[in-house]
Amino acid sequence: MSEMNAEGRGRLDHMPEWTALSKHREQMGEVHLRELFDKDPSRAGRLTLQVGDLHLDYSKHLVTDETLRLLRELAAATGVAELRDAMFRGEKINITEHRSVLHTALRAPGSAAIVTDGENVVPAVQHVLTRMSTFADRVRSGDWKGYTGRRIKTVVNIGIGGSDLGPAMAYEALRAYTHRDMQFRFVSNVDGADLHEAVRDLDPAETLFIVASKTFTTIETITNATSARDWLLTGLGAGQEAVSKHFVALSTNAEKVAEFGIDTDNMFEFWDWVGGRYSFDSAIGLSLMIAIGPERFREMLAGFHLVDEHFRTAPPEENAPLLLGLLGIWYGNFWDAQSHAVLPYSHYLSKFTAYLQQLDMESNGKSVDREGRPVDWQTGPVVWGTPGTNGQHAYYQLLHQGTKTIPADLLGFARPVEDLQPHLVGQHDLLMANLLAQGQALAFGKTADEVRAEGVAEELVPHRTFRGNHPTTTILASELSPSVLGQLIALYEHKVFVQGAVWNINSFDQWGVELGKVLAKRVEPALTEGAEVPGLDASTAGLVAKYRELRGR
Ligand SMILES: O=P(O)(O)OC[C@H]1O[C@](O)(CO)[C@@H](O)[C@@H]1O
Repeated sequence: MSEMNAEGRGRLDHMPEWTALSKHREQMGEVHLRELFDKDPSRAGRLTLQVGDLHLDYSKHLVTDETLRLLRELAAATGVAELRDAMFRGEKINITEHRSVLHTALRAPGSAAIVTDGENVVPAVQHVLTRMSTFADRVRSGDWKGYTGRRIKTVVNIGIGGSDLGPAMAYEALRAYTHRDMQFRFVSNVDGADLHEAVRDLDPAETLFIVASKTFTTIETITNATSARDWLLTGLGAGQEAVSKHFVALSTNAEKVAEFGIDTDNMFEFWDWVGGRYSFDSAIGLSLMIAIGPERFREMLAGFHLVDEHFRTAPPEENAPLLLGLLGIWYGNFWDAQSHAVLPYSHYLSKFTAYLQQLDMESNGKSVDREGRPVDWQTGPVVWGTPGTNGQHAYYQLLHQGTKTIPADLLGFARPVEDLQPHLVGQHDLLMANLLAQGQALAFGKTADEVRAEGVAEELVPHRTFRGNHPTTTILASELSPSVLGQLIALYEHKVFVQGAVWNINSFDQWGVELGKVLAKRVEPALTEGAEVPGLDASTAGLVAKYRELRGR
Protein backbone atom coordinates (compact mmCIF):
# COMPACT_ATOMS: atom_id res chain seq x y z
CA MET A 1 0.00 0.00 0.00
CA SER A 2 1.26 3.48 -0.77
CA GLU A 3 2.90 5.54 1.98
CA MET A 4 1.05 8.65 0.83
CA ASN A 5 -2.64 9.40 1.14
CA ALA A 6 -4.66 11.50 -1.33
CA GLU A 7 -3.42 14.71 0.29
CA GLY A 8 0.17 13.58 -0.07
CA ARG A 9 0.46 12.94 3.63
CA GLY A 10 2.85 10.16 4.62
CA ARG A 11 2.40 7.81 7.55
CA LEU A 12 2.38 9.65 10.84
CA ASP A 13 5.18 7.70 12.45
CA HIS A 14 7.41 8.23 9.41
CA MET A 15 7.07 11.99 9.46
CA PRO A 16 10.15 14.03 10.40
CA GLU A 17 8.05 16.00 12.91
CA TRP A 18 7.14 12.74 14.67
CA THR A 19 10.75 11.58 14.70
CA ALA A 20 11.81 14.96 16.07
CA LEU A 21 9.38 14.54 18.96
CA SER A 22 10.65 11.02 19.65
CA LYS A 23 14.21 12.31 19.82
CA HIS A 24 13.16 15.22 21.98
CA ARG A 25 11.46 12.83 24.37
CA GLU A 26 14.62 10.71 24.58
CA GLN A 27 16.72 13.77 25.30
CA MET A 28 14.32 14.87 28.02
CA GLY A 29 14.88 11.63 29.89
CA GLU A 30 13.70 11.64 33.49
CA VAL A 31 12.85 15.31 33.65
CA HIS A 32 10.94 16.41 36.77
CA LEU A 33 8.39 19.18 37.09
CA ARG A 34 10.31 20.47 40.11
CA GLU A 35 13.29 21.02 37.86
CA LEU A 36 11.23 22.68 35.12
CA PHE A 37 9.76 25.12 37.62
CA ASP A 38 13.12 25.78 39.30
CA LYS A 39 14.80 26.54 35.99
CA ASP A 40 12.15 28.93 34.78
CA PRO A 41 10.57 31.28 37.31
CA SER A 42 8.26 32.71 34.65
CA ARG A 43 6.81 29.31 33.81
CA ALA A 44 3.71 29.48 36.00
CA GLY A 45 2.62 32.84 34.62
CA ARG A 46 3.57 32.07 31.06
CA LEU A 47 2.01 28.66 30.51
CA THR A 48 -1.57 29.80 30.92
CA LEU A 49 -4.32 30.70 28.49
CA GLN A 50 -7.55 32.62 28.79
CA VAL A 51 -10.35 31.57 26.47
CA GLY A 52 -13.62 33.35 27.10
CA ASP A 53 -14.36 32.61 30.75
CA LEU A 54 -11.97 29.67 30.96
CA HIS A 55 -8.58 30.07 32.55
CA LEU A 56 -6.25 27.21 31.64
CA ASP A 57 -3.04 26.57 33.54
CA TYR A 58 -0.86 24.09 31.69
CA SER A 59 2.38 24.87 33.50
CA LYS A 60 2.25 21.54 35.34
CA HIS A 61 2.93 19.60 32.16
CA LEU A 62 6.11 17.78 31.25
CA VAL A 63 6.86 20.17 28.45
CA THR A 64 9.36 22.85 27.58
CA ASP A 65 8.94 25.61 25.03
CA GLU A 66 10.74 23.31 22.62
CA THR A 67 8.24 20.50 23.24
CA LEU A 68 5.36 22.83 22.51
CA ARG A 69 7.04 24.10 19.37
CA LEU A 70 7.63 20.56 18.10
CA LEU A 71 4.04 19.57 18.88
CA ARG A 72 2.75 22.58 16.94
CA GLU A 73 4.98 21.59 14.04
CA LEU A 74 3.42 18.15 14.12
CA ALA A 75 -0.03 19.74 14.01
CA ALA A 76 1.01 21.86 11.04
CA ALA A 77 2.52 18.90 9.19
CA THR A 78 -0.54 16.73 9.77
CA GLY A 79 -2.90 19.38 8.43
CA VAL A 80 -4.96 19.99 11.58
CA ALA A 81 -5.82 23.54 10.54
CA GLU A 82 -6.81 22.45 7.03
CA LEU A 83 -9.11 19.71 8.33
CA ARG A 84 -10.56 22.14 10.88
CA ASP A 85 -11.33 24.66 8.14
CA ALA A 86 -12.85 21.92 6.00
CA MET A 87 -15.09 20.95 8.92
CA PHE A 88 -16.25 24.53 9.49
CA ARG A 89 -16.87 24.93 5.74
CA GLY A 90 -19.19 21.92 5.75
CA GLU A 91 -17.04 19.58 3.69
CA LYS A 92 -17.76 15.88 4.04
CA ILE A 93 -14.87 15.07 6.34
CA ASN A 94 -16.73 12.06 7.79
CA ILE A 95 -15.42 10.01 4.91
CA THR A 96 -16.82 6.61 5.82
CA GLU A 97 -20.38 7.90 6.12
CA HIS A 98 -19.98 10.61 3.44
CA ARG A 99 -21.25 13.28 5.78
CA SER A 100 -20.41 16.80 6.76
CA VAL A 101 -19.54 17.42 10.40
CA LEU A 102 -21.36 20.57 11.28
CA HIS A 103 -22.20 20.62 14.97
CA THR A 104 -20.62 24.08 14.92
CA ALA A 105 -23.59 25.25 12.78
CA LEU A 106 -25.93 24.42 15.67
CA ARG A 107 -24.50 27.31 17.65
CA ALA A 108 -23.63 29.70 14.84
CA PRO A 109 -25.43 33.06 14.92
CA GLY A 110 -28.58 33.32 12.80
CA SER A 111 -26.78 35.65 10.42
CA ALA A 112 -24.13 33.07 9.49
CA ALA A 113 -24.19 31.11 6.24
CA ILE A 114 -22.88 27.55 6.34
CA VAL A 115 -23.48 25.54 3.22
CA THR A 116 -23.55 21.82 2.73
CA ASP A 117 -25.06 20.02 -0.26
CA GLY A 118 -25.78 23.44 -1.75
CA GLU A 119 -27.95 24.53 1.16
CA ASN A 120 -27.33 27.08 3.91
CA VAL A 121 -28.17 25.08 7.04
CA VAL A 122 -28.35 28.01 9.45
CA PRO A 123 -32.00 29.04 8.75
CA ALA A 124 -33.15 25.46 9.38
CA VAL A 125 -31.19 25.34 12.64
CA GLN A 126 -32.76 28.61 13.76
CA HIS A 127 -36.22 27.45 12.73
CA VAL A 128 -35.95 24.33 14.91
CA LEU A 129 -34.58 26.38 17.79
CA THR A 130 -37.59 28.68 17.55
CA ARG A 131 -39.99 25.72 17.51
CA MET A 132 -38.20 24.19 20.49
CA SER A 133 -38.39 27.51 22.35
CA THR A 134 -42.13 27.86 21.76
CA PHE A 135 -42.72 24.31 22.91
CA ALA A 136 -40.40 24.64 25.93
CA ASP A 137 -42.14 27.83 27.02
CA ARG A 138 -45.55 26.18 26.71
CA VAL A 139 -44.49 23.22 28.83
CA ARG A 140 -42.75 25.43 31.39
CA SER A 141 -45.73 27.74 31.77
CA GLY A 142 -48.30 24.96 31.95
CA ASP A 143 -49.93 26.05 28.70
CA TRP A 144 -49.16 22.63 27.19
CA LYS A 145 -51.67 20.25 28.72
CA GLY A 146 -51.68 16.48 28.93
CA TYR A 147 -54.54 14.35 27.61
CA THR A 148 -56.70 14.89 30.69
CA GLY A 149 -56.08 18.64 30.73
CA ARG A 150 -53.48 18.63 33.50
CA ARG A 151 -50.18 20.45 33.19
CA ILE A 152 -46.91 18.57 32.73
CA LYS A 153 -44.90 18.17 35.90
CA THR A 154 -42.29 15.61 34.82
CA VAL A 155 -40.32 15.27 31.63
CA VAL A 156 -38.75 11.88 30.91
CA ASN A 157 -36.09 11.82 28.20
CA ILE A 158 -35.73 8.41 26.61
CA GLY A 159 -32.54 8.02 24.60
CA ILE A 160 -29.11 6.45 24.78
CA GLY A 161 -25.52 7.44 24.01
CA GLY A 162 -25.47 10.90 22.51
CA SER A 163 -29.24 11.12 22.84
CA ASP A 164 -28.97 10.74 26.61
CA LEU A 165 -25.53 11.58 27.97
CA GLY A 166 -25.49 15.19 26.76
CA PRO A 167 -28.87 16.34 28.06
CA ALA A 168 -28.50 14.26 31.26
CA MET A 169 -25.04 15.69 31.95
CA ALA A 170 -26.07 19.27 31.15
CA TYR A 171 -29.22 18.97 33.24
CA GLU A 172 -27.10 18.02 36.25
CA ALA A 173 -24.52 20.67 35.45
CA LEU A 174 -27.12 23.43 35.24
CA ARG A 175 -29.39 22.23 38.03
CA ALA A 176 -29.17 25.61 39.69
CA TYR A 177 -30.89 27.10 36.64
CA THR A 178 -33.66 24.53 36.28
CA HIS A 179 -37.40 24.97 36.65
CA ARG A 180 -38.05 24.33 40.33
CA ASP A 181 -41.61 23.03 39.97
CA MET A 182 -40.79 20.38 37.42
CA GLN A 183 -38.87 17.14 37.51
CA PHE A 184 -36.61 15.75 34.81
CA ARG A 185 -35.56 12.16 34.40
CA PHE A 186 -33.39 10.34 31.90
CA VAL A 187 -33.95 6.75 30.85
CA SER A 188 -31.37 5.00 28.69
CA ASN A 189 -30.74 1.42 29.76
CA VAL A 190 -32.70 -1.36 28.08
CA ASP A 191 -32.77 -2.95 31.54
CA GLY A 192 -36.46 -2.49 32.38
CA ALA A 193 -35.40 -1.38 35.85
CA ASP A 194 -34.34 1.99 34.45
CA LEU A 195 -37.79 2.89 33.15
CA HIS A 196 -39.45 1.20 36.12
CA GLU A 197 -37.60 3.38 38.61
CA ALA A 198 -38.06 6.51 36.51
CA VAL A 199 -41.86 6.30 36.31
CA ARG A 200 -42.87 4.37 39.42
CA ASP A 201 -43.92 7.49 41.37
CA LEU A 202 -45.22 9.47 38.39
CA ASP A 203 -48.73 10.31 37.34
CA PRO A 204 -49.08 9.60 33.60
CA ALA A 205 -51.49 12.51 33.26
CA GLU A 206 -48.66 14.89 34.17
CA THR A 207 -45.79 13.17 32.36
CA LEU A 208 -44.22 14.08 29.04
CA PHE A 209 -41.93 11.61 27.27
CA ILE A 210 -39.28 12.92 24.94
CA VAL A 211 -38.06 10.13 22.68
CA ALA A 212 -34.60 11.17 21.57
CA SER A 213 -33.00 9.15 18.81
CA LYS A 214 -31.16 10.36 15.77
CA THR A 215 -31.94 7.21 13.81
CA PHE A 216 -35.14 6.23 15.64
CA THR A 217 -34.07 2.62 15.20
CA THR A 218 -31.93 2.18 18.32
CA ILE A 219 -33.28 -0.92 19.99
CA GLU A 220 -32.85 0.29 23.59
CA THR A 221 -34.68 3.54 22.92
CA ILE A 222 -37.49 2.10 20.85
CA THR A 223 -38.03 -0.69 23.40
CA ASN A 224 -38.16 1.79 26.29
CA ALA A 225 -40.38 4.19 24.34
CA THR A 226 -42.80 1.37 23.51
CA SER A 227 -42.95 0.32 27.16
CA ALA A 228 -43.41 3.94 28.23
CA ARG A 229 -46.31 4.29 25.78
CA ASP A 230 -47.93 1.16 27.23
CA TRP A 231 -47.46 2.52 30.75
CA LEU A 232 -48.99 5.83 29.74
CA LEU A 233 -52.01 4.44 27.93
CA THR A 234 -52.72 1.87 30.64
CA GLY A 235 -52.35 4.53 33.33
CA LEU A 236 -54.65 6.94 31.54
CA GLY A 237 -57.05 4.22 30.45
CA ALA A 238 -56.85 5.88 27.04
CA GLY A 239 -56.21 4.86 23.46
CA GLN A 240 -53.62 5.94 20.90
CA GLU A 241 -55.20 9.44 20.71
CA ALA A 242 -53.54 10.31 24.08
CA VAL A 243 -50.03 9.81 22.69
CA SER A 244 -49.75 13.18 20.94
CA LYS A 245 -50.16 15.04 24.25
CA HIS A 246 -47.52 13.02 26.05
CA PHE A 247 -44.91 12.06 23.45
CA VAL A 248 -42.61 14.16 21.35
CA ALA A 249 -39.69 12.96 19.24
CA LEU A 250 -36.23 14.33 18.52
CA SER A 251 -34.90 12.72 15.40
CA THR A 252 -33.62 12.90 11.86
CA ASN A 253 -36.01 10.13 10.79
CA ALA A 254 -39.59 11.42 10.29
CA GLU A 255 -40.75 8.16 8.73
CA LYS A 256 -39.81 6.04 11.75
CA VAL A 257 -41.22 8.64 14.13
CA ALA A 258 -44.59 8.46 12.34
CA GLU A 259 -44.41 4.66 12.29
CA PHE A 260 -43.99 4.70 16.08
CA GLY A 261 -47.21 6.70 16.35
CA ILE A 262 -45.83 10.12 17.22
CA ASP A 263 -47.36 12.96 15.25
CA THR A 264 -44.55 14.50 13.17
CA ASP A 265 -45.90 17.92 14.24
CA ASN A 266 -44.48 16.90 17.60
CA MET A 267 -41.11 16.06 16.14
CA PHE A 268 -38.09 18.32 16.45
CA GLU A 269 -35.70 17.70 13.66
CA PHE A 270 -31.95 17.59 13.28
CA TRP A 271 -29.72 16.40 10.50
CA ASP A 272 -27.30 13.68 9.51
CA TRP A 273 -24.41 16.14 9.72
CA VAL A 274 -24.84 16.22 13.52
CA GLY A 275 -23.07 13.23 15.08
CA GLY A 276 -24.88 11.64 18.04
CA ARG A 277 -22.12 12.52 20.50
CA TYR A 278 -22.05 16.09 19.17
CA SER A 279 -25.79 16.58 19.33
CA PHE A 280 -26.94 17.91 22.67
CA ASP A 281 -26.96 21.46 21.37
CA SER A 282 -29.39 20.33 18.62
CA ALA A 283 -33.03 19.31 19.14
CA ILE A 284 -31.59 16.56 21.36
CA GLY A 285 -31.29 19.29 23.99
CA LEU A 286 -35.07 19.80 24.23
CA SER A 287 -35.35 18.32 27.74
CA LEU A 288 -32.54 20.63 28.85
CA MET A 289 -34.22 23.59 27.20
CA ILE A 290 -37.46 22.86 29.04
CA ALA A 291 -35.47 22.59 32.26
CA ILE A 292 -33.44 25.81 31.96
CA GLY A 293 -35.59 27.82 29.53
CA PRO A 294 -34.83 28.94 25.98
CA GLU A 295 -32.89 32.02 27.04
CA ARG A 296 -30.39 30.07 29.12
CA PHE A 297 -30.15 27.47 26.35
CA ARG A 298 -29.17 30.23 23.93
CA GLU A 299 -26.57 31.48 26.41
CA MET A 300 -25.11 27.97 26.38
CA LEU A 301 -25.03 27.99 22.57
CA ALA A 302 -23.23 31.33 22.66
CA GLY A 303 -20.64 29.76 24.96
CA PHE A 304 -20.09 26.95 22.47
CA HIS A 305 -19.79 29.46 19.64
CA LEU A 306 -17.24 31.54 21.51
CA VAL A 307 -14.89 28.54 21.70
CA ASP A 308 -15.68 27.52 18.10
CA GLU A 309 -14.49 30.93 16.99
CA HIS A 310 -11.44 30.72 19.21
CA PHE A 311 -10.54 27.32 17.76
CA ARG A 312 -11.10 28.56 14.22
CA THR A 313 -9.14 31.78 14.51
CA ALA A 314 -6.66 31.79 17.40
CA PRO A 315 -3.01 31.39 16.45
CA PRO A 316 -1.52 27.98 17.30
CA GLU A 317 0.43 29.35 20.30
CA GLU A 318 -2.81 30.54 21.90
CA ASN A 319 -5.21 27.94 20.66
CA ALA A 320 -6.54 26.06 23.68
CA PRO A 321 -8.17 23.02 21.98
CA LEU A 322 -5.06 22.63 19.84
CA LEU A 323 -2.86 22.77 22.90
CA LEU A 324 -4.94 20.27 24.90
CA GLY A 325 -5.11 17.91 21.93
CA LEU A 326 -1.34 18.07 21.45
CA LEU A 327 -0.62 17.54 25.12
CA GLY A 328 -2.71 14.38 24.96
CA ILE A 329 -0.68 13.21 21.98
CA TRP A 330 2.55 13.98 23.81
CA TYR A 331 1.59 11.68 26.68
CA GLY A 332 -0.23 9.01 24.71
CA ASN A 333 2.36 8.62 21.97
CA PHE A 334 5.61 9.62 23.64
CA TRP A 335 5.12 8.80 27.34
CA ASP A 336 3.04 5.62 26.93
CA ALA A 337 0.11 7.05 28.86
CA GLN A 338 -2.93 4.85 28.29
CA SER A 339 -5.56 6.92 29.98
CA HIS A 340 -6.67 10.43 30.77
CA ALA A 341 -8.48 11.41 33.96
CA VAL A 342 -11.05 14.20 34.06
CA LEU A 343 -11.61 15.28 37.65
CA PRO A 344 -14.21 17.99 38.16
CA TYR A 345 -14.31 19.72 41.53
CA SER A 346 -18.00 20.38 41.18
CA HIS A 347 -20.85 18.19 42.28
CA TYR A 348 -22.81 19.55 39.33
CA LEU A 349 -20.33 18.00 36.92
CA SER A 350 -20.96 14.50 38.24
CA LYS A 351 -21.88 13.25 34.76
CA PHE A 352 -19.33 15.29 32.89
CA THR A 353 -16.70 12.57 32.59
CA ALA A 354 -19.26 9.98 31.46
CA TYR A 355 -20.29 12.42 28.75
CA LEU A 356 -16.66 12.93 27.70
CA GLN A 357 -16.14 9.17 27.56
CA GLN A 358 -18.51 8.92 24.62
CA LEU A 359 -17.23 12.11 23.04
CA ASP A 360 -13.61 11.01 23.17
CA MET A 361 -13.67 7.21 23.11
CA GLU A 362 -16.38 6.80 20.45
CA SER A 363 -14.63 9.42 18.34
CA ASN A 364 -11.03 8.34 18.65
CA GLY A 365 -11.23 4.67 19.60
CA LYS A 366 -10.04 3.69 16.13
CA SER A 367 -7.22 1.52 14.82
CA VAL A 368 -7.22 2.19 11.10
CA ASP A 369 -6.34 5.51 9.54
CA ARG A 370 -8.50 7.50 7.15
CA GLU A 371 -7.20 5.37 4.30
CA GLY A 372 -8.15 2.16 6.10
CA ARG A 373 -4.56 1.18 6.92
CA PRO A 374 -3.80 -0.17 10.41
CA VAL A 375 -2.23 2.49 12.59
CA ASP A 376 1.10 1.81 14.25
CA TRP A 377 0.56 4.44 16.92
CA GLN A 378 -1.65 4.74 19.94
CA THR A 379 -4.94 6.54 19.35
CA GLY A 380 -7.64 7.63 21.81
CA PRO A 381 -7.02 7.23 25.53
CA VAL A 382 -9.27 5.62 28.11
CA VAL A 383 -11.09 8.60 29.62
CA TRP A 384 -12.22 8.20 33.18
CA GLY A 385 -12.84 10.04 36.42
CA THR A 386 -15.45 11.20 38.89
CA PRO A 387 -15.83 14.37 40.93
CA GLY A 388 -12.46 15.06 42.47
CA THR A 389 -12.99 14.95 46.22
CA ASN A 390 -14.75 11.60 45.99
CA GLY A 391 -11.97 10.28 43.79
CA GLN A 392 -9.38 11.41 46.34
CA HIS A 393 -10.73 8.84 48.78
CA ALA A 394 -10.92 6.11 46.17
CA TYR A 395 -8.40 5.96 43.34
CA TYR A 396 -6.09 8.96 43.84
CA GLN A 397 -3.73 6.63 45.71
CA LEU A 398 -2.88 5.11 42.34
CA LEU A 399 -2.49 8.53 40.77
CA HIS A 400 -0.06 9.61 43.48
CA GLN A 401 1.96 6.48 44.12
CA GLY A 402 1.10 4.00 41.37
CA THR A 403 3.34 3.14 38.46
CA LYS A 404 1.32 4.71 35.66
CA THR A 405 1.50 8.02 33.85
CA ILE A 406 -2.01 9.43 33.90
CA PRO A 407 -2.42 13.00 32.77
CA ALA A 408 -5.43 14.64 34.39
CA ASP A 409 -7.65 17.67 34.05
CA LEU A 410 -8.71 19.40 37.25
CA LEU A 411 -11.80 21.56 36.78
CA GLY A 412 -13.17 24.05 39.27
CA PHE A 413 -15.18 27.23 39.73
CA ALA A 414 -14.43 30.24 41.89
CA ARG A 415 -18.02 30.83 42.93
CA PRO A 416 -20.54 28.32 44.24
CA VAL A 417 -23.98 28.41 42.62
CA GLU A 418 -26.01 31.43 43.61
CA ASP A 419 -28.81 29.65 45.40
CA LEU A 420 -26.59 27.49 47.58
CA GLN A 421 -27.85 27.71 51.15
CA PRO A 422 -25.77 30.38 52.94
CA HIS A 423 -24.41 27.99 55.57
CA LEU A 424 -22.96 25.79 52.77
CA VAL A 425 -21.18 28.58 50.92
CA GLY A 426 -18.21 28.33 53.28
CA GLN A 427 -17.54 24.77 52.11
CA HIS A 428 -16.64 26.03 48.67
CA ASP A 429 -13.19 27.25 49.67
CA LEU A 430 -12.45 23.85 51.14
CA LEU A 431 -13.53 22.18 47.91
CA MET A 432 -11.27 24.42 45.86
CA ALA A 433 -8.40 24.07 48.31
CA ASN A 434 -8.59 20.36 47.59
CA LEU A 435 -8.37 20.93 43.85
CA LEU A 436 -5.32 23.15 44.21
CA ALA A 437 -3.65 20.85 46.74
CA GLN A 438 -4.08 17.84 44.48
CA GLY A 439 -2.57 19.63 41.49
CA GLN A 440 0.35 20.61 43.68
CA ALA A 441 0.86 17.15 45.21
CA LEU A 442 0.57 15.41 41.85
CA ALA A 443 3.14 17.70 40.26
CA PHE A 444 5.71 18.13 42.97
CA GLY A 445 5.19 15.15 45.26
CA LYS A 446 7.27 14.83 48.41
CA THR A 447 10.88 13.75 48.39
CA ALA A 448 12.42 11.21 50.73
CA ASP A 449 14.39 14.01 52.38
CA GLU A 450 11.24 15.98 53.01
CA VAL A 451 9.65 12.91 54.54
CA ARG A 452 12.71 12.28 56.75
CA ALA A 453 12.72 15.89 57.86
CA GLU A 454 9.28 15.25 59.33
CA GLY A 455 10.82 12.60 61.58
CA VAL A 456 9.28 9.62 59.79
CA ALA A 457 10.89 6.27 60.68
CA GLU A 458 13.39 5.22 58.00
CA GLU A 459 11.55 2.02 57.05
CA LEU A 460 8.44 4.06 56.26
CA VAL A 461 10.21 6.68 54.18
CA PRO A 462 9.78 4.88 50.81
CA HIS A 463 6.11 4.31 51.56
CA ARG A 464 5.49 7.94 52.38
CA THR A 465 7.47 9.41 49.50
CA PHE A 466 5.57 10.86 46.56
CA ARG A 467 7.37 10.79 43.23
CA GLY A 468 5.24 13.63 41.89
CA ASN A 469 5.71 14.53 38.23
CA HIS A 470 2.10 13.71 37.36
CA PRO A 471 0.94 16.20 34.74
CA THR A 472 -2.29 18.14 35.10
CA THR A 473 -4.17 20.92 33.36
CA THR A 474 -6.16 23.12 35.71
CA ILE A 475 -9.23 24.74 34.23
CA LEU A 476 -10.85 27.47 36.30
CA ALA A 477 -13.86 29.66 35.62
CA SER A 478 -15.76 32.05 37.80
CA GLU A 479 -18.94 29.96 37.86
CA LEU A 480 -20.67 27.07 36.14
CA SER A 481 -23.09 29.07 34.02
CA PRO A 482 -24.82 27.85 30.82
CA SER A 483 -22.27 29.78 28.76
CA VAL A 484 -19.32 28.30 30.66
CA LEU A 485 -20.73 24.80 30.20
CA GLY A 486 -20.98 25.44 26.44
CA GLN A 487 -17.41 26.73 26.42
CA LEU A 488 -16.14 23.66 28.26
CA ILE A 489 -17.89 21.19 25.98
CA ALA A 490 -16.68 22.93 22.82
CA LEU A 491 -13.16 22.94 24.24
CA TYR A 492 -13.24 19.16 24.63
CA GLU A 493 -15.01 18.59 21.31
CA HIS A 494 -12.26 20.42 19.48
CA LYS A 495 -9.51 18.80 21.53
CA VAL A 496 -10.82 15.42 20.38
CA PHE A 497 -10.94 16.76 16.81
CA VAL A 498 -7.28 17.83 16.96
CA GLN A 499 -6.17 14.41 18.13
CA GLY A 500 -8.15 12.60 15.44
CA ALA A 501 -6.65 14.91 12.82
CA VAL A 502 -3.08 14.27 13.96
CA TRP A 503 -3.64 10.50 14.20
CA ASN A 504 -5.25 10.62 10.75
CA ILE A 505 -8.32 8.71 11.90
CA ASN A 506 -11.98 9.43 11.24
CA SER A 507 -13.30 10.81 14.54
CA PHE A 508 -16.87 10.93 13.26
CA ASP A 509 -17.97 7.36 12.65
CA GLN A 510 -18.60 4.59 15.20
CA TRP A 511 -18.59 1.27 13.36
CA GLY A 512 -17.16 -0.35 16.46
CA VAL A 513 -20.53 -0.37 18.22
CA GLU A 514 -22.28 -2.25 15.41
CA LEU A 515 -21.05 -5.82 15.92
CA GLY A 516 -22.37 -6.13 19.47
CA LYS A 517 -25.78 -4.82 18.35
CA VAL A 518 -26.02 -7.40 15.56
CA LEU A 519 -24.94 -10.27 17.79
CA ALA A 520 -27.41 -9.26 20.54
CA LYS A 521 -30.24 -9.57 18.01
CA ARG A 522 -29.02 -13.05 17.06
CA VAL A 523 -28.58 -14.25 20.63
CA GLU A 524 -31.91 -13.00 22.00
CA PRO A 525 -34.07 -15.79 20.45
CA ALA A 526 -31.67 -18.34 21.94
CA LEU A 527 -32.36 -16.90 25.39
CA THR A 528 -36.12 -16.60 24.99
CA GLU A 529 -36.98 -19.63 22.88
CA GLY A 530 -33.87 -21.78 23.04
CA ALA A 531 -33.46 -21.23 19.28
CA GLU A 532 -30.32 -22.54 17.59
CA VAL A 533 -27.88 -19.77 16.75
CA PRO A 534 -25.77 -21.00 13.85
CA GLY A 535 -22.06 -20.56 14.40
CA LEU A 536 -22.35 -19.62 18.10
CA ASP A 537 -19.02 -20.12 19.86
CA ALA A 538 -18.78 -22.73 22.60
CA SER A 539 -18.34 -20.29 25.47
CA THR A 540 -21.35 -18.16 24.54
CA ALA A 541 -23.44 -21.30 23.86
CA GLY A 542 -22.56 -22.53 27.36
CA LEU A 543 -23.57 -19.20 28.87
CA VAL A 544 -26.87 -19.25 26.95
CA ALA A 545 -27.60 -22.71 28.38
CA LYS A 546 -26.66 -21.57 31.91
CA TYR A 547 -28.84 -18.47 31.60
CA ARG A 548 -31.83 -20.58 30.52
CA GLU A 549 -31.24 -22.99 33.37
CA LEU A 550 -31.05 -20.13 35.90
CA ARG A 551 -34.22 -18.59 34.43
CA GLY A 552 -35.94 -21.95 34.83
CA ARG A 553 -36.51 -22.38 31.08
O1 LIG B 1 -29.62 8.67 18.67
P1 LIG B 1 -29.60 7.24 18.27
O2 LIG B 1 -29.72 7.04 16.79
O3 LIG B 1 -30.66 6.47 19.01
O4 LIG B 1 -28.20 6.63 18.66
C1 LIG B 1 -27.77 6.59 19.98
C2 LIG B 1 -26.29 6.32 20.08
O5 LIG B 1 -25.97 5.10 19.43
C3 LIG B 1 -24.73 5.23 18.75
O6 LIG B 1 -24.99 5.30 17.39
C4 LIG B 1 -23.84 4.06 18.95
O7 LIG B 1 -23.72 3.73 20.28
C5 LIG B 1 -24.16 6.54 19.26
O8 LIG B 1 -23.24 7.10 18.42
C6 LIG B 1 -25.40 7.34 19.41
O9 LIG B 1 -25.19 8.49 20.18
